[in-house]
This record gives sequence, structure tokens and C-alpha cells, in this order.
Amino acid sequence: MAQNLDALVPIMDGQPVIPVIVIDDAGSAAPLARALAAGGLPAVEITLRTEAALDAIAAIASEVPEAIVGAGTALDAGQYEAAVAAGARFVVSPGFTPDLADAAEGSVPLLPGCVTPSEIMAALAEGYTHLKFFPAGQAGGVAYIKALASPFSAVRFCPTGGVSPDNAGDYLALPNVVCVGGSWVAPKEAVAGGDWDRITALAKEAAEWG
Ligand SMILES: O=C(O)C(=O)C[C@H](O)[C@H](O)COP(=O)(O)O
Repeated sequence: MAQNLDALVPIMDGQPVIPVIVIDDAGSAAPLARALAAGGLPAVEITLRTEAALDAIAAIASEVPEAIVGAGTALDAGQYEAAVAAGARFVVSPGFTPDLADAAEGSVPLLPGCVTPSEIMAALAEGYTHLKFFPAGQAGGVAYIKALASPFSAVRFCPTGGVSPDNAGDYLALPNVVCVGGSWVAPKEAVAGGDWDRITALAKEAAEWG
């Protein structure tokens, strides 16, 4: 009845930035994951927002052993199960529902999103301490997360949404932030153009915040 922290914490602690990927062509998935891992970001979150997402997760799981593939934007138990079946090693959701909590009783860890104190308390009651904070910038940013530290000293966040090279350092400096999520390390045009060197360079810069 709790979050699988043994599996999740090493992923969150392992790199300061988790790339958030919206993928249109599953054929790009393996080279993209290789490029990110080469830059020091092995864990990648493939959002379940496109038709190609599950195939992309499966491709990375089977072809890129140095990567740690996760699924993002899992909105319900069915999506959690599909992502796990495709090979996801962690699953991220923008929110948290009882349905997702039940599905995530298995071994693949869930990183659910919470913003308000009541949402955080509901997550704590389910045994969840490691939470996504989404949409980070719009929900209150660095100042808001800082204010959550005193009442929720056991909670650790991964802010995502509006995080960029300009503010990632500010988020990561907070004691209750372990990593951030962001799409900037894999720009759409670089993925479409197969510009893997650029993506490795962006990943290297991001990895240095750790
Ligand atoms: O789909 C989800 O579940 C999300 O997490 C949305 C993400 O926050 C953004 O895709 C990344 O946000 P940006 O780095 O601002 O582009």
C-alpha cells in the first residue's frame, strides 16, 4: 500500500532533469534515448499523448539498455497498465486518483502529481511521498514549493511544466526538490531532424545541475 520508493528514488536522485518527451515517430525513440543517456540523462519520460508513445516505450525498453524508460501523462489505470506492459520502468501522472493508486500496487513505481495541501495530504495517506508538481510555473513556481517544505517535510517534488534552463537551478536549490522535468532537452525540431549530437549536448548541460 505504498509507493515503490526502492525503485523510484534512484531514478529521481540519479539525474537532476528528467526529459519529458512528446514523440510522433516511434522510430526516433531509441536514438533519442541513446543520445540523452550519452549526455548523462538515462531516465526519460515518454508522454502517453501520442499514438506512437507505447511503441516508443517498447523500442527503448528493448533496444537501449543504458536508458531507463518511463511513461508520462498516465491518466488512468488502463494507461498505467499499458505503459507497464510496454516496458515502462516508472510511470508519471499529472494528478492522482484512487484508480491510479490501485493500479500502481505493482512493482513499477508511480510518480503522481499533486499541488495543493489537500492533494498532498491525500497522497501521504496512500503512502506517497515523492510527487510531481504540475504545472509548476503556473501553479506558483519556486516560492510555492518552498512554502510547502515546512508542513510537508517528508515530501519530495519533481516540478514539471514551465521549467527551463533559466529557472531549473532555482527549483533544484530547494531542499524539497530532487529533480525537475522538462521538454527543453529534446526540442521537437532536433528530434524530427535526427540531430542527436545537439540533444546529447543539451543533456550534458542539464546533467551538470546534479
Ligand atoms: O504531459 C504531461 O504529463 C506533462 O508533464 C506535461 C509537461 O509538464 C510538459 O510536457 C513539459 O512541460 P514543458 O517543459 O514546459 O514543455
